[in-house]
Amino acid sequence: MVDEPPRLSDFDDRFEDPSKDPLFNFDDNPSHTHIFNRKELLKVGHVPESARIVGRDDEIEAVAAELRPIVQDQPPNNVMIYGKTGTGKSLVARHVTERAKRAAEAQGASVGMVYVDCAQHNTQTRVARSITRTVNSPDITGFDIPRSGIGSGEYYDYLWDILDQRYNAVVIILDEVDRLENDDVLMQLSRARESGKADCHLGIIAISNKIEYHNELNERVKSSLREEEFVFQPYDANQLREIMNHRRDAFHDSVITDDVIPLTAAFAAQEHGDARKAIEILRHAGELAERQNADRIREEHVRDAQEWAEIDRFEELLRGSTTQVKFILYALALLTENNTDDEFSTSHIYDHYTEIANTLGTKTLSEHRVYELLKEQAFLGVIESTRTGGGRGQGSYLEHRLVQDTDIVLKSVLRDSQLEKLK
Ligand SMILES: Nc1ncnc2c1ncn2[C@@H]1O[C@H](COP(=O)(O)OP(=O)(O)OP(=O)(O)O)[C@@H](O)[C@H]1O
Repeated sequence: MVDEPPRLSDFDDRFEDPSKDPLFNFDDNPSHTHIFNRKELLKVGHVPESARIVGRDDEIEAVAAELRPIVQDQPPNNVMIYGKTGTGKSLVARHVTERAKRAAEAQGASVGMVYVDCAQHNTQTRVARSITRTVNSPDITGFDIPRSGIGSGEYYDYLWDILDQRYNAVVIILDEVDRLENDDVLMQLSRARESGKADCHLGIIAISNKIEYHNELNERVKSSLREEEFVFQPYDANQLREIMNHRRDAFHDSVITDDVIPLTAAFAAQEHGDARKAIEILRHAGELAERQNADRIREEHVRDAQEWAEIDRFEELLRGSTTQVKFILYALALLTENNTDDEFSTSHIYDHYTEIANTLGTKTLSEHRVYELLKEQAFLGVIESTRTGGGRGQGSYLEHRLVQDTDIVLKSVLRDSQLEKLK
């Protein structure tokens, strides 16, 4: 039996020894608990060593071939990696760049590596700032680059100077590149050398979930980028199992019961083989076991962790939606739960929606506005709307159905404090 941790009520606010204050107790290493041995292995940003990377040899080889010229002090080719979420795109990009950097440095070259998450840095100024500040070393360059108050043009001026002073080559990974406001960053970086701005070899690895991204690029960017494209396929359940088996040492011996990894792999393979989801479910199952003071992770922890992952993902999809949209989805979820049918007309949903809004005492939108919001949700992939022919003499109309499991939708929208009263 593991001892219960002290409760806050066991202490009063006259601590004799402030280092024992349970609110700020750093005695425990969060990475090493009775369940986890090396929890950091299950962090999504963690780049595992080669031996832990499963089933991506061909992709690693192909991307490496594009960066190989760096080792001979030649310009690398630009690369575009497409693939669904959790297919190892960021992992392979980081892994190969790191190895190319080490190999080139062994030949005496100076190579930089920059990783930019374009979902977070989605404007030209933010990307330029992030790259410039990463490659700068104030002790060497003497530049103190401001965080704000200057525009992208000035950041680029610093960047070209730093590249020429410090590096033979720099590889820039632009993750979720399709989230950038426009193609200006790609334009600047891909033309830096030919336009005489920087002498250093620049390689771009752009990553996207949207296969059609290339077609959306401006023709001038396409012609200067001239990238090699790779598409990463989802993993199958065997590969997902192997990926998790290679990180078993994140846990103490015998913490994982036999069915945990196969079940997690089955959940993560449901939509498409998503390694991110597999690792997140595994980590969360461990956290649940830990919170319950269980000595092992069991099937029920995995099931709860899977549900948590689904609710989280659905919430992510709804991020930025108003509470009114959640009322509408709640109305549709209740209709789905209480009927054998799963498709409903706008007016049917509207009736339920107004009941909910009245119960909560909030303002009610017009039926036309609800119709527009439903169409918006269909565009975002939250629901599916299909046009139905209507009978003789009747016009056609839209019917809507939830894409996601009803239970997940209900639990997710009820996390919004304004809907809590409905529980
Ligand atoms: N082949 C693999 N072997 C071992 N671990 C992997 C493999 N592929 C992915 N992973 C792990 O799965 C998680 C997600 O991978 P990664 O971030 O590279 O996916 P991605 O394709 O870039 O997804 P997204 O588009 O969602 O960013 C990471 O923790 C990564 O280490």
